[in-house]
Amino acid sequence: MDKIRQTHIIDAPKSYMVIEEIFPSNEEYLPKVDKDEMDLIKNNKELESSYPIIMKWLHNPRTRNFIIIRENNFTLTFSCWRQIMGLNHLISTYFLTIGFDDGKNGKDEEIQKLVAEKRRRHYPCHPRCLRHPPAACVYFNFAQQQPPTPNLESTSMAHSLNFFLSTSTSPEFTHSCSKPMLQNPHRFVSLTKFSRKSVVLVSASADNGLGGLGLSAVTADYGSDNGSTIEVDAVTEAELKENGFRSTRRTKLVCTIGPATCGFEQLEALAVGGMNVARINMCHGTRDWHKAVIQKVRRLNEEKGYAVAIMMDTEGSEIHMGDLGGASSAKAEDGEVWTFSVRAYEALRPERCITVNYDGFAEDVRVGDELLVDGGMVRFEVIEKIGPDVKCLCTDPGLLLPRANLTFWRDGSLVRERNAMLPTISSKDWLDIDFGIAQGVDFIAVSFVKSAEVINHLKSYIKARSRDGVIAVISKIESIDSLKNLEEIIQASDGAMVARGDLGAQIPLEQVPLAQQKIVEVCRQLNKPVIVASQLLESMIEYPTPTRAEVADVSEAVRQRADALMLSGESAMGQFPDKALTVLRSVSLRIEKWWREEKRHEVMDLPDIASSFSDSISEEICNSAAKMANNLEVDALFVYTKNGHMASLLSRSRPDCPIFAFTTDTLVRRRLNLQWGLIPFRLDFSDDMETNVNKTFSLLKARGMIKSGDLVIAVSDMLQSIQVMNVP
Ligand SMILES: Nc1ncnc2c1ncn2[C@@H]1O[C@H](COP(=O)(O)OP(=O)(O)O)[C@@H](O)[C@H]1O
Ligand SMILES: C=C(OP(=O)(O)O)C(=O)O
Repeated sequence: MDKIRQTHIIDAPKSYMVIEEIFPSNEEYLPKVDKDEMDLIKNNKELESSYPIIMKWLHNPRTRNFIIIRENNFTLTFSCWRQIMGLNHLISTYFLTIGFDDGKNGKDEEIQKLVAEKRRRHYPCHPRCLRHPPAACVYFNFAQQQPPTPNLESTSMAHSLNFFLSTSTSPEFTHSCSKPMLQNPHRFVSLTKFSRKSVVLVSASADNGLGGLGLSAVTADYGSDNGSTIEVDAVTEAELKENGFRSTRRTKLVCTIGPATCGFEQLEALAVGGMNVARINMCHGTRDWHKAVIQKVRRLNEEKGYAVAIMMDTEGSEIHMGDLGGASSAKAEDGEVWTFSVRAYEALRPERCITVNYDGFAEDVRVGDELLVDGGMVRFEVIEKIGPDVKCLCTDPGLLLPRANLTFWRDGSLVRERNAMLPTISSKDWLDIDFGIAQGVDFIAVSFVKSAEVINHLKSYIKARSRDGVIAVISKIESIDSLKNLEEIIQASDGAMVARGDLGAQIPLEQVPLAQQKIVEVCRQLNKPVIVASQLLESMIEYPTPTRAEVADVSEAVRQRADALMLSGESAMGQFPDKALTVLRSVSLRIEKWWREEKRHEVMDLPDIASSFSDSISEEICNSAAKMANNLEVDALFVYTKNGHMASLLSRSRPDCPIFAFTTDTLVRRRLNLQWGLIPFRLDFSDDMETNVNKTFSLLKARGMIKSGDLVIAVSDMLQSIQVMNVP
């Protein structure tokens, strides 16, 4: 398959610019620039008149690079790696910097110094560049009039990162932190006028020691499918075909599987309705029951092409009631006396008697304490203790559900005595975790996490035992302790759940929304997926339509841009699981659409989270790719990801367009299914991005999921590259 490459300049600014080119010492990479040409450029007032010369340089067959310059206040700084398409001898470290200079304040020299400093600081670290240190620096000054002047910090930042893309709107424009330009949407605006017809490839690399960003124009004959396949679920495929990229839902949906939904057809109905993750709660049912559900979900995935992930939720050390002898609920009336007992009843339990799973219960409570079922759905007052039995008077009547959560309160405060010392992961939980590992579940959600320590411990346990060590650990934030240690817990985990049910039993209800907001924010900042759970559509357990307040609650979670929403009883034992899922789906779609139509942009500052230079480059690439996607109004972001990291970084930026995440690994595909905006595909691909992109285009086109003219940006974690292109 022969690729035709062209190099061209897309747009002509009326601009006065400094173009700075630095080449490796290897002469063969230097375009031939003679003095006359240089003089001609320097003397030209309008950059357009210099284009023929720039074009000539860029037509150097070894260069094939491409400059986009827009508006007279647009600064674009980047490094072009000549071999951007996957060849590993990336010694062609030609890079090009375009910056501004007002031509009169003597910045030239200072910039030259910074360039030299950069070389000194960065190139020696690059094994390949050690062999080919850049030696030549050609500096052209187009600036003779009054363009904006970037300060030297920004220039220096650009140089040190090899990655810099901005528009400057103000002559006073100053920067002191490391990468402000990419974070300010206003400075990026002029890129939105970027021609949609153009095809631009941008690539950067850090793993190979060549951190940088290059732009190159390519028109390509993408050829035909090489015979391999792409796996995506039928629902996404149909959505893409019928409604296009914009219609895909970004917020993911988790359904708790229970008696109402454990059959194959019921599970399939949920998958068709948009279930991304099936949650099994080890608090209920037997391991055999859960195993059967897991097997059905796996079958569904295999036979129907879904990527429904399995989340196993541990019971944890919460204090809860036992089941109700098979009854689905029991009504406690005002003034009735009920017995809460730690006895294990062999035979029939007496009437109005509830078992409690915590042995220390009768010792911990005192007469006068208040006993809350499910955070206050039903209230009792402790009136008498008789050995293992605690007699309680019902003060707030309501429905008792099997295994409902119990908390006890004294003088208005939650009692946290021996009950607070219970281990986060009980011995039963460890057995369940072994079961989960053996079954190859995708996520383990840990109940009542108190500290990061337990998560670290669990993660090493999983790593040592699971075949591929990739079960993601989700911390349920549902206690005062978990709120206290929120950041360290989330940092240690692979994601979090705002478990509002139990959380609302530990903190005043009016604080739950704020806690939710905070947890969602922290997760986003630390790049961990977050699930908002419990009582989203509680009334739909019994009724076919939600309350207005429930719809508003769902909307709020979508507006907060949580990764996922979760159904509990609504799907586990409710009468309308499919309808509840439909409500989540349609509210999510509507709010997401509103967000885009209103052109709302995040105000959230996303802090640097990378722990290495290579990770920083990935982060920069993803942040910029997402911004570019918004500004260029592209149709989709494509990410080629082996372990999912770059896909999640893109998701973290919550771009306007959907993110197609291509991965070779089925497990990664399922795991990505929990994250906001990601549409995970399984696809075999190589390290050669050009081949990957071509292959994806032809496969997706053949399936009718994309069409000629769609504009996409592709990034990759193998080469840490970005490409912007129209589907041919
Ligand atoms: N595997 C199961 N078997 C029976 N009932 C279940 C199962 N999973 C969930 N349920 C029912 O659905 C309700 C809501 O599920 P969930 O939110 O996971 O539980 P809980 O809030 O009780 O911890 C449960 O209280 C229980 O009645
Ligand atoms: C999701 C929750 O946990 P569980 O269903 O295990 O009580 C919750 O408490 O909100």
